[in-house]
Amino acid sequence: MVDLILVGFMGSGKTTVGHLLADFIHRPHLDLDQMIVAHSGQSINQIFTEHGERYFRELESKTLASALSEDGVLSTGGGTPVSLTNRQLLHEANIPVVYLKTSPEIILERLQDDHTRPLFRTLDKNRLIELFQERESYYEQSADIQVITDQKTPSEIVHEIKVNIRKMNVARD
Ligand SMILES: Nc1ncnc2c1ncn2[C@@H]1O[C@H](COP(=O)(O)OP(=O)(O)O)[C@@H](O)[C@H]1O
Ligand SMILES: O=C(O)C1=C[C@@H](OP(=O)(O)O)[C@@H](O)[C@H](O)C1
Ligand SMILES: [Mg+2]
Repeated sequence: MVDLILVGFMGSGKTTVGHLLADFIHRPHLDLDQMIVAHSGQSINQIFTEHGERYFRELESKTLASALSEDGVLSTGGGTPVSLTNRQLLHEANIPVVYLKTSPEIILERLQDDHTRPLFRTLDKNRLIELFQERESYYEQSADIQVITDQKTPSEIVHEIKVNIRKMNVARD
């Protein structure tokens, strides 16, 4: 079963932190985008260009449903919790969900030279802030824990997640 799920906006560090955390706790790392690429044989850019965003979202939902029964730490894509179906899947899985919260200014810095995120390339700063605000409540609704990532290294974030999960488990006992 999946141990932990990471959600957050593009560039919040879900892939980076998920990989590091999985290594740290000796579990596999599952990255939804990487699973979609592996299954489809196409890059995220190719899927968006050749089939459109709606088709990508269908693949994303199907891949999420199957990923939840695999073992490891699951990094979602930035758009995953936007769909109600996906939020229900996350909720019903009953697995701790961590929201990596990153401010739009930092996201712009981190992704300024990135060309692998088709949606990001279409956004100017104002539209990025709007999309961030549109999506923020979905991340918040889906998550049990929030970790602010601005000015923190991936290792510091992994440490903070571990401390929070431990507190959550103590509170449950
Ligand atoms: N805490 C961090 N501090 C600085 N750079 C980071 C941090 N987390 C991720 N990055 C960088 O930001 C970019 C996007 O990270 P990534 O893990 O792919 O984000 P996501 O999967 O949430 O879109 C990468 O270049 C990564 O190295
Ligand atoms: O926010 C989004 O809608 C998307 C985020 C991407 O994942 P990351 O959040 O890992 O960049 C990827 O799923 C796709 O480009 C769409
Ligand atoms: Mg990612």
